[in-house]
Amino acid sequence: MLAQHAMRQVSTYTGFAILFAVAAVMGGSVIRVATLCGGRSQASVSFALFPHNGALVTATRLRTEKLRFSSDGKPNFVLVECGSFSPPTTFHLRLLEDARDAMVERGYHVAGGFLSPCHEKYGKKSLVSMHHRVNMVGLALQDSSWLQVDSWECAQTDWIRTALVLRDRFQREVDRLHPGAKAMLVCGADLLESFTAFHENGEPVWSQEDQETILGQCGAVCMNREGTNIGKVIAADPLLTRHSGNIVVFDPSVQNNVSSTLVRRLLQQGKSLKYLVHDHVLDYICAHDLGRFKAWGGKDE
Ligand SMILES: Nc1ncnc2c1ncn2[C@@H]1O[C@H](COP(=O)(O)OP(=O)(O)OP(=O)(O)O)[C@@H](O)[C@H]1O
Ligand SMILES: NC(=O)c1ccc[n+]([C@@H]2O[C@H](COP(=O)(O)O)[C@@H](O)[C@H]2O)c1
Repeated sequence: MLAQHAMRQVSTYTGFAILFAVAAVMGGSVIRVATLCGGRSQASVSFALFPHNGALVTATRLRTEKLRFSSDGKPNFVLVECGSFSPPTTFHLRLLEDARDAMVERGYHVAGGFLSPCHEKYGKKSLVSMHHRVNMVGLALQDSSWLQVDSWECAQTDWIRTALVLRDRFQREVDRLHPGAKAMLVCGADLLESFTAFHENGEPVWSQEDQETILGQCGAVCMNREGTNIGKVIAADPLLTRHSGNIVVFDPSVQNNVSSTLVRRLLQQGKSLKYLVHDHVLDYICAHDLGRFKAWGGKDE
């Protein structure tokens, strides 16, 4: 009885699948469907956890298994998001998905993307140990067909300025893999706005030379963010204006203000983090009890 029922179910589903395929071809929507589902079609790539910070020094080569360069004449780009990722939120991932769509819309090919957690010597109070941040990003990206974590920054002995991360890590590796392709910075408007900011001691947050490297040699793809009028910021700054041709500004596909700060606060309040971070990240946070660390508002060093 059950077997017969199951057979009927299977043939009903098969019938639906055939009908759907025929309708899709007739409507010319097969390509659209394939594009929309492109992010889910690849089997997950396993990520080996780093047991401690010391283990990060072994990770030196750029992982290439998800990179797909195009040879059809479109300019190739590899997107790089530099950040604290303490922890990585779903919005850090959305930022890259939207950035890729913005690039594709403008006729470019995106060969792949990387999230590069910064070194703990960057000094931001909210940074948990590097292996935890690299592990969380790696776990969150296992089911992405095109995004990977890169642990090079964390494998250095000190914090590395973003311009050098782009030039000496990503552009150098990309040159080796596919000459002519470019590494491009992905960021929120607040980060691009900070190009024009100064520390309390009067030092610029970003040197002119670094801004030239990032915008002149690589370029930036930047998401508008509430609280920053990035068009105005670019227009008011001669260096940004000069390189505006290398800055792609786009609107978020969904209004969203999820930040790592919010996630850390909710964790301390004992509230739910579900859907703000990837499920694997949530499991990792719980398994390692990351809320106990001072960096995240707890008591442990
Ligand atoms: N809601 C958002 N809209 C646009 N960009 C964002 C958003 N959240 C993060 N970003 C961008 O993500 C990148 C990585 O930032 P970072 O990890 O330092 O994120 P954060 O969530 O703002 O961290 P924190 O809350 O700890 O300060 C930056 O370029 C930042 O501008
Ligand atoms: N001069 C620089 O290269 C510079 C300055 C500020 C932030 N950053 C980078 O920007 C990213 C985000 O930093 P914040 O979380 O402080 O905005 C980090 O990866 C950090 O290393 C680089």
